[in-house]
Amino acid sequence: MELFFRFFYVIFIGICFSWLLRILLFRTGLIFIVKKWWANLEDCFHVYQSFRIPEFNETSQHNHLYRKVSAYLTSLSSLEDSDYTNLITGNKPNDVILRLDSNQTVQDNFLGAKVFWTNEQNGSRNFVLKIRKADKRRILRPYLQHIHTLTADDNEQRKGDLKLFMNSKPNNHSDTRWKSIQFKHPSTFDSIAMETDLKEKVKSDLESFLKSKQYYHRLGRVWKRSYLLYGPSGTGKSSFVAAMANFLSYDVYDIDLFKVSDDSDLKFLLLQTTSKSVIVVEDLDRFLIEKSSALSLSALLNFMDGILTSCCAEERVMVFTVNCKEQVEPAILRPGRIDVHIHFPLCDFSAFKNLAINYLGVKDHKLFPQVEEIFQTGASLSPAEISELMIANRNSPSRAIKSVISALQTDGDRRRVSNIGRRLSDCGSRKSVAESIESGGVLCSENTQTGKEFRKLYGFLRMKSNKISQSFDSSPIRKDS
Ligand SMILES: Nc1ncnc2c1ncn2[C@@H]1O[C@H](COP(=O)(O)OP(=O)(O)OP(=O)(O)O)[C@@H](O)[C@H]1O
Ligand SMILES: [Mg+2]
Repeated sequence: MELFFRFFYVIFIGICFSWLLRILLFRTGLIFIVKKWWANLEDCFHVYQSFRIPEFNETSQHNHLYRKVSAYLTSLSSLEDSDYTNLITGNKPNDVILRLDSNQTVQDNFLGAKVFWTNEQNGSRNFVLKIRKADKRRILRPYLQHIHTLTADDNEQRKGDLKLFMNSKPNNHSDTRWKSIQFKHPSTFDSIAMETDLKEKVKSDLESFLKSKQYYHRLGRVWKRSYLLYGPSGTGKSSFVAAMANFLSYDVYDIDLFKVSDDSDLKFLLLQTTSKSVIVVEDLDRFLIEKSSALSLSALLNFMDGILTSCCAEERVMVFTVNCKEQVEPAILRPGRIDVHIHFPLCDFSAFKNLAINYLGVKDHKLFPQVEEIFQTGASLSPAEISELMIANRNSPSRAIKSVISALQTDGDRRRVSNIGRRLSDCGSRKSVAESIESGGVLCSENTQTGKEFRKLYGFLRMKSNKISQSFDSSPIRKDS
């Protein structure tokens, strides 16, 4: 009997002990500590080989594999088990993305083999892949292929993941000159009020550019296309650049030339751009006039020609915006350097109607004839000014149109007197679309409605603008060319 009780007593103690052990292991971190020890012990019996994937290659260009690995690691479920992980919002409102923190390691399994990735950040950024030597021959190539396939440069995938890069001032402590943020500009070709013809021509030009790799190479030309967007302030140039990037699903590199220290710095920046990108130089005319950096015109021309080509100008679209085309050195605008010129005029009646559809949802209105009449007198405002009035009065289309009418009557008149020079010296003249897109083609033609008195003034202002360009010609930029 006593033996029987002893037996039950031992079983009871055993159950209690294992229950306590279970609680101890699972409710505390002990189980993880044991697992870690076991893994470390296992590691002692294996030889590993490491592969470093740096963000930039030896010529300071982006290493595409780095970007792919970064995207691949984000998709790993084992990331949740890493000791330290960053949580970042994704493209959709409720998306949360996990990102491996610096100097942390995550494990992955491929074809029955364990591999380890470390996000190494000591001044430069690298991913380090650790594979057992015994598995290396069997899995390394298929594993890298697997990463390539999963992160294929598919347009749809890029769309949600576009980046806007901005250059910073040179800094000895960092080899990255571009700071990036997610590019989420909502602008599309549909949202921009512009003659339909012109819009379609630009779209088909971009589409044919995308398909022309072989064609360009056969001609011995760099596969790039350059656009000049010119017109007064607030006419949609920057919005158009964003629409182009969204249309192409390309990243945007917005170069601030004022932050470029010298010629080699510009080369370095170009080297660090990736293919499938739109490289934008905004307000080039302002830079050429103020020119406060040591950047020479020849460096700028080389940059536009893509002289560093094959490696860093392929599959790029370059866009330059200016308010006043006439203040830009003709060498910059010559065909080949700039392939397509697109004029952004102040609003005319048809652009106004476009804006009314987009901003007010109104296709026709009893006040339209009155608006048309005022436009015919030569009054005009920029699309930015008109769109602001429409946004402010979006609940009442009649009120919005009336406010546009009164702005056209008052502000427009005032501007016509004070700014007429700027507009007529091609810094804002109203033009309509004409010709086709050809190399070096200008996507507009002169509006024949221009009045006699305007022409008189134009002659006067041409004299004035010649004076401006003379003083520009004698600037130091010229010497460098
Ligand atoms: N053609 C247009 N169609 C629709 N909206 C426009 C148009 N032009 C300008 N806008 C609106 O006006 C605002 C300013 O436009 P944007 O910045 O693109 O002008 P910009 O030509 O780049 O001016 P700036 O020369 O001063 O840089 C934007 O919010 C844009 O939505
Ligand atoms: Mg702009």
